[in-house]
Amino acid sequence: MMSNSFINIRRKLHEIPELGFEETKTQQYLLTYIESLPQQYLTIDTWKTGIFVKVAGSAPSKVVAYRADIDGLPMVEETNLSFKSTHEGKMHGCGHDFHMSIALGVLTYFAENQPKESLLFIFQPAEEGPGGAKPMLESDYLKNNRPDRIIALHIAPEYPVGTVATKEGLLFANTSELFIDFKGKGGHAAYPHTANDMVVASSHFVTQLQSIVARNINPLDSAVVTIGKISGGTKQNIIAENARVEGTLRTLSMSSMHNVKKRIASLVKGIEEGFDCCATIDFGANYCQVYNNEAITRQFMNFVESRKCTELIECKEAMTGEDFGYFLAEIPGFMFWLGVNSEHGLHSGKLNPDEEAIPFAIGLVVDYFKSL
Ligand SMILES: CC(=O)N[C@@H](CCC[C@H](N)C(=O)O)C(=O)O
Repeated sequence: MMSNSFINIRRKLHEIPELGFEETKTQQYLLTYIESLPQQYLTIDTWKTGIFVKVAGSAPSKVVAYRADIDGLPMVEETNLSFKSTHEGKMHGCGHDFHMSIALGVLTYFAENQPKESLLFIFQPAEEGPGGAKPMLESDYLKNNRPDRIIALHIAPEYPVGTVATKEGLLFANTSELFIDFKGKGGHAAYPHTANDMVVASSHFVTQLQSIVARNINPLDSAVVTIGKISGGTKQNIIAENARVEGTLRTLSMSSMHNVKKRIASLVKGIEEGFDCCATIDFGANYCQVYNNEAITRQFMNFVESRKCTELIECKEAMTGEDFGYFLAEIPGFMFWLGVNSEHGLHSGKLNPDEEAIPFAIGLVVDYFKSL
């Protein structure tokens, strides 16, 4: 198994990012590679744009699953890499190209060297939205082939290559998307008294929103409300009839998530009243927290600590979200951060992870599976 080949695979995948449930080229690329492996122990199935690959163990006492997400983000790549995205306005800006190539590396090893335990590789679509984990869990395949354990990793730009960061219990937050459409009455810029300006209404709303975390959430129970996109109007001298606000909510507890949503509904009502307009709220895709099984995570952390040239960081929980939380709510396991040492972070157009993390992670996961 040549470590360079998985770096090359990552580069190929990096060139063709696709959005959630549109990952047809990615699925085909993955399938072509998987079908080129020795097939003796493998069973391959597809689900929408995702893939399941079962590796039959030699003396299995359980099935251990490894999940890699496969979708990209709707963002412009700003690197000068020779293998930068060829899909305009789309980028693997969250490292799923790394996640896939590492999964293929581990799968390749076990296709060539039969594992003791049976393994299930899950290539999951739509992690960035609208969420592939939940419907995948409800698929006939996973209803009939429930793994006993499940693990996954996520790249971490802030940590050096050779480090693994995780913790027992809560690792990632609960999330909810947020989309609000404001509708009023447009008009001529010079006659504001004849119109209801949705640029002004939505701007007031975004400002008021900031009071939720500051004034309605217990400071010891973290929450985040981020508006990532705001759009509205048609021209600089036309009063806007429509405006749309798009964001995401993050909380460590579900009670805070309910509280944040309730406060948003009240503030929107106030805007409707105050600006004589109509608004609709859509909370989009909601992900449950990533909660690592304590005993299995501790065992993995001990394994990492015992491994040469690998540093374990016991990290704090993060306000990132991951629909892998749905898998962990039903199947015991854990997620961990993999250090990739990038100056620019996740969801940055300049994200440039160190590819040396790929062979490192393949070796780490192979050794961990062999230790089970
Ligand atoms: C690890 C990571 O960056 N995950 C994403 C998950 C997105 C969840 C959902 N689409 C949302 O925007 O709320 C993240 O943004 O944390």
